[in-house]
Amino acid sequence: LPLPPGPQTNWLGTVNNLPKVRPWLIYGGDWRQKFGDLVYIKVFRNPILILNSAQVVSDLLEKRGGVFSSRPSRTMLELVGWDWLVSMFPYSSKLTQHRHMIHRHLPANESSIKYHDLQIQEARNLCRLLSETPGQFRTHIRTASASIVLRMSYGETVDTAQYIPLADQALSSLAQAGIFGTYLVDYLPILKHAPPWFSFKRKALAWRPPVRAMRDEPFTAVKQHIAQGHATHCLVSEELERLACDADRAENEKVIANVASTLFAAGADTVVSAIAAFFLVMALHPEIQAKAQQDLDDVLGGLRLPTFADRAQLPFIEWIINELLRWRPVTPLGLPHYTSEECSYAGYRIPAGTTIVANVWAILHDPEIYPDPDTFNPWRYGDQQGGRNPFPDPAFGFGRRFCPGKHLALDTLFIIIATTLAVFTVTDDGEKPSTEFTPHSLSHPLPFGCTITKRATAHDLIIDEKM
Ligand code: HEM
Repeated sequence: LPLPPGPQTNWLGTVNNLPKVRPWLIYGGDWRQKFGDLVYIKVFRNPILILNSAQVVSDLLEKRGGVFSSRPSRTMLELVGWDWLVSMFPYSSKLTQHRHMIHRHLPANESSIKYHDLQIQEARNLCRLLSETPGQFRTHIRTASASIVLRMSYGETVDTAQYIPLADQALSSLAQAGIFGTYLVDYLPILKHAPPWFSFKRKALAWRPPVRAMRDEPFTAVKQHIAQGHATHCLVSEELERLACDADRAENEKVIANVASTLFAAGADTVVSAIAAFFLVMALHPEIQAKAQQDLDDVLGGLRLPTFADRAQLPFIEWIINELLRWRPVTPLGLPHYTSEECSYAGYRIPAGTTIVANVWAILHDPEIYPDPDTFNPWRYGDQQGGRNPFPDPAFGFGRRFCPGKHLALDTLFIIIATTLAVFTVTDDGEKPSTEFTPHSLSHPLPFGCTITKRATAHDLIIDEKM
């Protein structure tokens, strides 16, 4: 069988004019028109298959999960020490073991009620910070989403103000070394045995300490607190208790440390992007904000702050969240999958060892499914006839690698957005901010300013209200 169609490869084994900036637009635009929903390319001889429609993604990543659920190996990231990151694991029993642990704390199909109090506290704390220093809203958003995942994993052991800079330092190496193609060693893994004075090796060694510390320091701190008898309940303490008389204790402790730190790496910055997008959209669309605030006032009477019990009566807030995730997906190309064996589809051969890139952006901007896709329109979810405007699930990935943090993320977004809009109004700074997002694999709104003013109905009493 032939390989799927795609642009020509040059003598380096790479396609000519490989789009570097926001490639999802070219993949889902020009290339989709020319080659269709399956586009096969090579980058330094590495086969990559781009999937441009919901149908092929469902046929391959969902229905053939046994073949399409691995991850490409990233030698540079391994050298830097990111081998503990669960989202990088190939499909294996090790992955299953880690995902089982994650699902014990984050059930796959429902919201985790046990974190609701924590999420409410952090949403209210965010409002307190916003009322003190509204200009620093981006820092405050980061503190709120980081605190939720950190407290979930490590209880009250970790000082967010200390941990965030350490994690930022570590995660910057993930962003830099994570771009496939930056380091030759990704194409020629044999180079990992090169002597330490090679420039990529020196870089990897320099990056290593914060990457290790990000995983090990908070985990060790919880263990010490347990030994001293003053640990607070959290994922790590609960899992350590389960291990009490386990023969493979050392190995299993590693699994706990890996899971806890992966939840921070995967669950903080992603939520930051969606919350920053929320502030941007409020500054751009006063009519959407006014409708959401009217709904909140109808339910809360301007007398109290929202809780999760109010959620069923606030469908418009849910629609805003859906639209945030669809309009500017946090990861426009998801995370790459990888085929573990050869297979065929639609008359084409897909070789074993092909990196699979699902074009989440194209799927969520398909005008057949989401009419007028570039317009931010929460009302679209009120019209779901003929299969149009479904919940934008592709924003959370596919098949056996589907994001296990989906419900935690949706809960955090709900309570932060509802609480913020009950207390504040967001307006532009006199000039409409840009709707452009960064061109990275984890995309954020470009820096923008906005004015955050306390609403007349929200006096200090309300913000300081205890739960
Ligand atoms: C708006 C917020 C979020 C978005 C848009 C998002 C999106 C994604 C996407 C696209 C993937 C890759 C799925 C695939 O390979 O097909 C993923 C994986 C993952 N996410 Fe999320 N995520 C979010 C929040 C979270 C949160 C809050 C957590 C946990 C605290 C989390 C934990 C994970 C983990 C552990 C993986 C790796 C799964 C694996 O490789 O098997 N995510 N997420």
